[in-house]
Amino acid sequence: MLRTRSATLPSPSSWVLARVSCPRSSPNLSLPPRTRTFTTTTLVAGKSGSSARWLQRQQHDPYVRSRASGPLDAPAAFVSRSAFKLLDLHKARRGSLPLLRPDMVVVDLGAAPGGWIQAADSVLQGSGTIVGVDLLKLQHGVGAAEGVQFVQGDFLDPKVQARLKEALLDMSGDTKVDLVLSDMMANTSGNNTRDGALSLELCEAALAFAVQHLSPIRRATKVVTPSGRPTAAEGSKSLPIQFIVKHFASESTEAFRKELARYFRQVKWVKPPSSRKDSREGFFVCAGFKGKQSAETEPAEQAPAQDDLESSVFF
Ligand SMILES: C[S@@+](CC[C@H](N)C(=O)[O-])C[C@H]1O[C@@H](n2cnc3c(N)ncnc32)[C@H](O)[C@@H]1O
Repeated sequence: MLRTRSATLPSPSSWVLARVSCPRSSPNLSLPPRTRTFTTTTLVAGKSGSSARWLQRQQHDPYVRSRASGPLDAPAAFVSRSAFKLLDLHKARRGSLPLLRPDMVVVDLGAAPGGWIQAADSVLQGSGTIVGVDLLKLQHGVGAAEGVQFVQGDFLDPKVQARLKEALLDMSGDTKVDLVLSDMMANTSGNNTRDGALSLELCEAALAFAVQHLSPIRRATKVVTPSGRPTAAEGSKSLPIQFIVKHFASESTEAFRKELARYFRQVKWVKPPSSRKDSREGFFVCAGFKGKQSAETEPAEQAPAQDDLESSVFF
C-alpha cells in the first residue's frame, strides 16, 4: 500500500510541545511506574559491586530520570534512554538542513525497544515512513503509529533484509531510503577487541545496506526553515545527512572512517552529550552520499573530526 502523508515540521523550539499534545503520538508505552525509578538509597544498600554501581549510575543519570518521570528537554515516555541520542543529533543541525525532515523514508537498524522510532516520529509527526529492524521485539505500542513498520530478525540474515525491502515497498512504493540509522550493538563483553569486532560487523552490514538504498547527492541543498523561510544563515547550503551508524571505538575505527569517506562527502565521529562518557560508543554521521564506488577506489583521506554537540552545529 502506497501511503502519502505530509505535515509541517515544527520549528526546533516547538517540536517538544507538539509531540506532547499529539494524541496519535501518545501510545500506551507501558513505562515503569515512578516508583521504579530507583530514587531511594535503600535500593543501592542491598546490592554490592557492579549492581550497586549500576543502580547509582541510573539514579544520577538525568536522561534516565527524564525518560521515566518528566521532561529534561524532551517529553517523558520514551521507551529507551537512546532516544535522546537521536534527538541530540537532530538538534545539532539547528539552522542547517535538519536531520529529520517531513516525508522522509527512514530505516532504523537495531530499533528495539523503540526509542529512536519514537524520537524520529516525534519530529516527523506522522509525515514520512520509518521501518525498524531488530532481533528483539519493540516495546508494546511503539510500532503502532501510522507510518511505522517493524521487521523482527537478524539484520545480518539476507532473508531479513529481503523482508525489510518488502516493508519499504509496501510503505513507500520504493526501496530507496532517505536516511539509514543504525544503533545496532550486540551485548558488550568488556573485551574491547571482541566488542569492537562485533560492532564493526554490524557497521559494515549497515553501510552495505545504505550503499544499496541511498540516492547519490549531486549538490548541496539550500537551507530553508520548515515553513519555507530562509534561515539565519540565508543562502548557506548543506548536504543532507544520509547515514548515521553507531560504532564501538576500537583499533578498526580509523579504517572504518576511511571506508565511509569513500562513500560520503562528509564523515564525522560524534559523541552526543547523552551518550555516556565512559562508553566507547560514538556515531559516524555521514552526509552527501557519492554513490557506489568501484573496488579500486582509494580510501579517501580526510582529517578525523569529533564534534562536541553541546557547543557546535556540525556540517
Ligand atoms: C542500543 S540498542 C538499540 C536501542 C534503540 N535505538 C532504541 O532507541 O530503543 C541495540 C539494539 O541492536 C540490536 N541488534 C544487535 N545485533 C543485531 C542484529 N544482528 N540484527 C538486528 N538487531 C540487532 C539489539 O537487539 C538491540 O536492541
